[in-house]
Amino acid sequence: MVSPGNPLKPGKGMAPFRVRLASAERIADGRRIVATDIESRLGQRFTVRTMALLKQRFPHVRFVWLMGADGLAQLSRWKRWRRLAAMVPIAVAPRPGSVSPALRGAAASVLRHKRRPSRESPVLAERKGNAWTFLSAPQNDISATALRESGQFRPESDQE
Ligand SMILES: Nc1ncnc2c1ncn2[C@@H]1O[C@H](COP(=O)(O)OP(=O)(O)OP(=O)(O)O)[C@@H](O)[C@H]1O
Ligand SMILES: O=C(O)c1ccc[n+]([C@@H]2O[C@H](COP(=O)([O-])O)[C@@H](O)[C@H]2O)c1
Repeated sequence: MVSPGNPLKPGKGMAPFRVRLASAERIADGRRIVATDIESRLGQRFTVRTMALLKQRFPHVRFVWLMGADGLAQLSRWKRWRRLAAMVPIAVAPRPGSVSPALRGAAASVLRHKRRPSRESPVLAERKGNAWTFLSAPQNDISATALRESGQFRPESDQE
């Protein structure tokens, strides 16, 4: 789900929305991963609101919110984040430099009783009373900021 803009990040330096969407569409295989502009079409950018609208629109879909460990480290600054955590299960991918800030952060502490082991991630969406998990997975130090700063990544439609 390509974000129209993270409410906590400055938009400066970001490629235009349609360029980011086109880039995501080229990478997504259209089957396991579908790139979507739905958040932009919903006309707002707060995740709690997006999830509420998605659940309303797709009542039979069992959503899981996926994000990197930097997201969990900052989650307590998100709009109505407790409501969000109660609304949808969350799976967090480890990320270099963010594992400790995430697991020691305010959100992980408040939600500690809802945490499930990584091995339960395949059934996270089916658990009653939404849970979250910190995935056990290989880490990758790639970052969008670093890619932008290196100048190595130029979305194709940006070069036209
Ligand atoms: N290397 C990574 N490992 C794990 N999760 C990642 C990684 N890079 C991005 N993510 C996650 O993917 C989602 C989208 O990230 P985004 O496209 O904003 O990249 P970013 O590198 O976090 O951006 P920026 O450098 O601008 O902060 C977020 O949930 C983020 O936590
Ligand atoms: O709802 C919020 O308050 C909120 C605050 C920070 C980030 N988010 C969302 O988290 C997702 C990942 O953000 P980013 O910048 O790391 O790509 C993206 O969908 C953002 O809209 C949402």
